[in-house]
Amino acid sequence: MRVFIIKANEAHTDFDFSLKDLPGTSGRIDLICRSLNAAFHLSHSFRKNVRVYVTFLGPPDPPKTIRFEGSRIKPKILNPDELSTAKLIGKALKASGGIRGPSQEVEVFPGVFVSRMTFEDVIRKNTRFNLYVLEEGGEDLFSTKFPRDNVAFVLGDHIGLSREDLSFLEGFAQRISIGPKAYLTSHVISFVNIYLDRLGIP
Ligand SMILES: C[S@@+](CC[C@H](N)C(=O)[O-])C[C@H]1O[C@@H](n2cnc3c(N)ncnc32)[C@H](O)[C@@H]1O
Repeated sequence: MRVFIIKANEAHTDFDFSLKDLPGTSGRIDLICRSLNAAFHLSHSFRKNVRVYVTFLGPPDPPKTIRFEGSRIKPKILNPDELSTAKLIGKALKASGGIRGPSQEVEVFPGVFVSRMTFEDVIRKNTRFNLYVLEEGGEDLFSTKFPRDNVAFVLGDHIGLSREDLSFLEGFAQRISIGPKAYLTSHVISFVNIYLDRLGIP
């Protein structure tokens, strides 16, 4: 099982954005769509061993977290095309109206769960996994000894993880880097997925 946890600092928390201008109106939900694509899609196949958490922290009603569960998602509802994924996210955010406490999670589509979890809640929920923070300047991924299973990776969006996030994560996770530059979140996920494939880690 591979887990990716993404902190979406400005991503909107209701379906109040335009599908015609996702980058300009949604707080960069386009980036989240590309990241989901990188996490789940293979050529003519779907990664059922992947789980993705995205915590949406933008207006009008933060926080909201969507969990995408590869083992339950019908590949037909999560297409490689960004617009249909953005629509799915929008509908999931809309369906979260009645949810109150962070422990309540509602399955709005098969394998798509919405809750009020904060980024910190998501991290705490995943401490039984081997947690890694993907961050430029971390230890070299190629020198990291990964366990055979249950790895979870934390990533930022276009803004990145704050100093406070990194110090919160310090006690739970090892900071690792895939290379010397700041790469796009979706590219980092693709890189990690392919690297784990090469290592034979499920
Ligand atoms: C576009 S980058 C964030 C850039 C942001 N301006 C910053 O300085 O943090 C998006 C995310 O991809 C991941 N990332 C980018 N470059 C990386 C690298 N060289 N190694 C590991 N993760 C990286 C980090 O999780 C980062 O928060």
